[in-house]
Amino acid sequence: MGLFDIFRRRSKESKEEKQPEETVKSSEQSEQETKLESVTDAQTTAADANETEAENTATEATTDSTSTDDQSDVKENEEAEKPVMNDSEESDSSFDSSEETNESSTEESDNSQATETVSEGDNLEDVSDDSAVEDTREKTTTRQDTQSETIANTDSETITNNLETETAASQEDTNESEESPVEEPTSVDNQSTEPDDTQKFDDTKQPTEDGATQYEHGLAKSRSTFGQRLNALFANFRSVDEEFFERLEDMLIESDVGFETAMKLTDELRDEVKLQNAKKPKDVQNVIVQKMIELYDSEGNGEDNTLHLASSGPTVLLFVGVNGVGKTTTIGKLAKRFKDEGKKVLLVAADTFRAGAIEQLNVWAQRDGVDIVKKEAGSDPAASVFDGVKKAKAENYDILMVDTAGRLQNKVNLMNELAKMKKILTREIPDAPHEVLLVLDATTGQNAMTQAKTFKDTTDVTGIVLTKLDGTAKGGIVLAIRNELHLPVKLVGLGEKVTDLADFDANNFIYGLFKGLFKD
Ligand SMILES: Nc1nc2c(ncn2[C@@H]2O[C@H](COP(=O)(O)OP(=O)(O)OP(=O)(O)O)[C@@H](O)[C@H]2O)c(=O)[nH]1
Repeated sequence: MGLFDIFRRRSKESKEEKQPEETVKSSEQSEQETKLESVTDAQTTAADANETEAENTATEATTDSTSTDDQSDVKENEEAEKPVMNDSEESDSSFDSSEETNESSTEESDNSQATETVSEGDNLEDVSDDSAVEDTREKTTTRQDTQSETIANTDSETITNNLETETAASQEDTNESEESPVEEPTSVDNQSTEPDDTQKFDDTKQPTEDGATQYEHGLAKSRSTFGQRLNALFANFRSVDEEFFERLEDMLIESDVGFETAMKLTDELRDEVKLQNAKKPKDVQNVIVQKMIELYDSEGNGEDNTLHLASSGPTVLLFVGVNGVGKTTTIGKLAKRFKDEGKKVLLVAADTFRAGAIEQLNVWAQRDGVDIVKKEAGSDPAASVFDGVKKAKAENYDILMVDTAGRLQNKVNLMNELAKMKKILTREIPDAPHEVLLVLDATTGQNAMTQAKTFKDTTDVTGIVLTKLDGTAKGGIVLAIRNELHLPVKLVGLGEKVTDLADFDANNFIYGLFKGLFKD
């Protein structure tokens, strides 16, 4: 049975079972129906403009929210459900607006925070628009060349040389340099004690939704926007002509399915509409929904969306991604899930570039009641990883999750840093890390795609965590990730609460995205 058949069966079942409730719940659908009848050309144009504006504002707000105090105001009401590190975000933003120079990067192996000096513009994390990304990438490329040269000429203590010139003969030296951090003061907090009451989750507020309902809620914004756009489209066009398909193509691109997918889908729809001789808006709409579902189905064929866990010993999950995308929150949510499954969980705060990041992970560890390995800000992240993996092995942890820094100051540094962490992990646990999960913020659309390409070039990403799907109208980004990146989406963030993280499930995703849009 294909995804489309499953979708139809589910839609029917849900209608039959929950008829009264559905009537109340799907106000958005009736709103869409009303729009279908009443939207005039002018209204549609205005609605589109408002919508775009609202989306832009939302995207901007999301981008800004990770580094401004406004975030704390917006989220005050959610204190009981998730940790918010307002104080630290402030310090983060001031730090992130600056960058390390090439000189400082070559001195990283000294683990000396004090050697870092700053200059503008060579990281991607503060990028909030495509042009900025392009600009930054250009700079990054230039810097990368310079960086490679500089690093190549630096003494044997540099990270690059450690990684590239390491031979069996120098293994001992390298071990020494990597193990030396152990002597640094390390705080390994066993959080067996209960965290204070103010930091406890309010479990009564956690939803008891099954997977489908969770997706249905999380994707409400994407669904309703797509539905509204479809309705507006049908209100504007009395006949299904070439202009209709062009507008449909624009609409799909606006939904972030990716340019190629939008073209492909529209081409297929042209043929299908002819084939089925669909003329009435209702029939055409069904063909559109059906085609989209089929596309999700076929693109996902053979995709391994599962999280790979070690068959024995600790499973190591490494989280990468730029600042503010939701790495720490995802780790916090996942830690709770693993803990509830009876697993022994250890977190490693390897984002040592800012104190706020360490503290934020610490708060999650306390709330989840799991352990954490953390060092002071500015220390070598690899040292925290080393302590973490040693501890995980020695004390039989099931899961080790590593929160890395989101700084993408330049590819060489990032690559070296991640490579160093991976080498330390592999030395202790040969098949670690079991997953390198790239966290992407769905609300940033094409920026997320750009970041993904950079990370993919830099390290062996094994899967994507797509966060903040609840905050975007562009759920189509899942298709773009599949088509353009060929990476499986493994987890999705559907809200800010601890339970708002789901394994990616194509059935549930499609149901959440298109429910109510198929007309009987
Ligand atoms: N609505 C929504 N918000 C989310 C989701 N995941 C994370 N967030 C929010 O996104 C913001 C940033 O999340 P963080 O976990 O701090 O992001 P990060 O990647 O660790 O950022 P740094 O620590 O700065 O590197 C926080 O306010 C989170 O509550 C999600 O799935 N939905």
